[in-house]
Amino acid sequence: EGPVDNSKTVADIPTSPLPLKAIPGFEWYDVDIENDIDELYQLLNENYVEDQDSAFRFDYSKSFLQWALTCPGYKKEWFVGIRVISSKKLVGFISAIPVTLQVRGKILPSVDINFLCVHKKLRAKRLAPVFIKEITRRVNLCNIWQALHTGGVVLPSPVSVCRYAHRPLNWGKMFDVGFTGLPYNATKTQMIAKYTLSKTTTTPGLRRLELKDLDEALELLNKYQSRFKLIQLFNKEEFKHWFLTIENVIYSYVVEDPKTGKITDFISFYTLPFTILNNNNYNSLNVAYLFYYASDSDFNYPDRFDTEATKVLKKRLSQLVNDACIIARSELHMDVFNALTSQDNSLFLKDLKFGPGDGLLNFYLFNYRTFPMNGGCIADQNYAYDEEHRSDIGVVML
Ligand SMILES: Cc1c(C(=O)c2nccn2C)oc2cccc(OCCCNCc3cccnc3)c12
Repeated sequence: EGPVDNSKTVADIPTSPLPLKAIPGFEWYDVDIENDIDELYQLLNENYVEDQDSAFRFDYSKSFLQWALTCPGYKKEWFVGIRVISSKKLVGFISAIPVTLQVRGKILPSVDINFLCVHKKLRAKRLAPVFIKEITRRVNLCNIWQALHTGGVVLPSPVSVCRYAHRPLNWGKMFDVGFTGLPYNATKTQMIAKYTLSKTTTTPGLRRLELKDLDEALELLNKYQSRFKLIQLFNKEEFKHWFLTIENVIYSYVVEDPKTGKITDFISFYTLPFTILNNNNYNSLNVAYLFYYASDSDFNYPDRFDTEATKVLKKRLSQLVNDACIIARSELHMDVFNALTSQDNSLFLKDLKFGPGDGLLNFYLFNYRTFPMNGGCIADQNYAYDEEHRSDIGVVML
């Protein structure tokens, strides 16, 4: 395990951008997240990732993009665009943000690469490799040599593969927009009844994360995360940025034990709608994605796979995530709650009625060779949830 290429230093890295000779009439352009947010929003809204049937396209909002990109330590030169020289129209983008990863205990200053997007009219001009080379150059110039990326696309040797899972909150709308079908042995009424949730949460002491909770919640998260082999380490500033609630972007909750006043659990989810591309009744699907969570319920057991430890964690996480689904549905009017088979999710996905999706998310670590890690699903059992081994992946990407 370790870096693939450890030979380079900053002095070896070119100080000027690669020439765009492949496409005359275009220039590199550092996207200014403050002033160019409308253009960046429009580029992604019209040209970013769609599902394989081109029925849905991600609709990252402006406030989501500002949250996702301007984290503590972000660098303007890591927001790389390509635009038309004459019209100044933005036609491509890629981003890097600084993260501190820990891979099987080894601390790795890295970046998350995200939002690689080339305008539909410039596809097949081989711009993706040009963007990846350029962002790599700019990151290497800052003496960072590893990167984390996730995506549906298959590249050489993923660290791990996780499966998509979906918990319908508004089954009727998901059926109407064609995201889910009607099983042969059920009626629409039965399906709607199956996914109906109570209006109120059940965990005593569950409330929004507040400024006063930051130290305690961060300590709980870092302790819980230490069980995974691939994690992101958060300092207090980063924790505050990533988890303090921003309406229509990120929502975080803590469980304050009514008796002791201690924070015993933490859970967060982000909201990221899909544009529905070909439906007469709806133009947006409201989606909540499970983000980071933590629970101290199995801290007293030395082995997390101990039967008793597994039982108490399964019970606590099931209640916590079910409460998140209740909030997402009744307070935020989300249509579906998405999760991966990462973290300890395979403990609750089945019981909470998260159906397996037909998407897989590959995790890639660039310039770092590591043994493959459990992704919480069993590849040769059609990626069924792996309740026994769960996953080694503690990092959650947007
Ligand atoms: C995407 C996504 C979807 C869907 O495609 C989807 N849900 C409802 C309707 N649809 C079509 O379902 C998921 C379940 C868990 C995690 C997920 O994504 C995890 C984070 C994904 N990062 C964004 C990304 C970027 C590029 C390629 N793939 C994913 C997803």
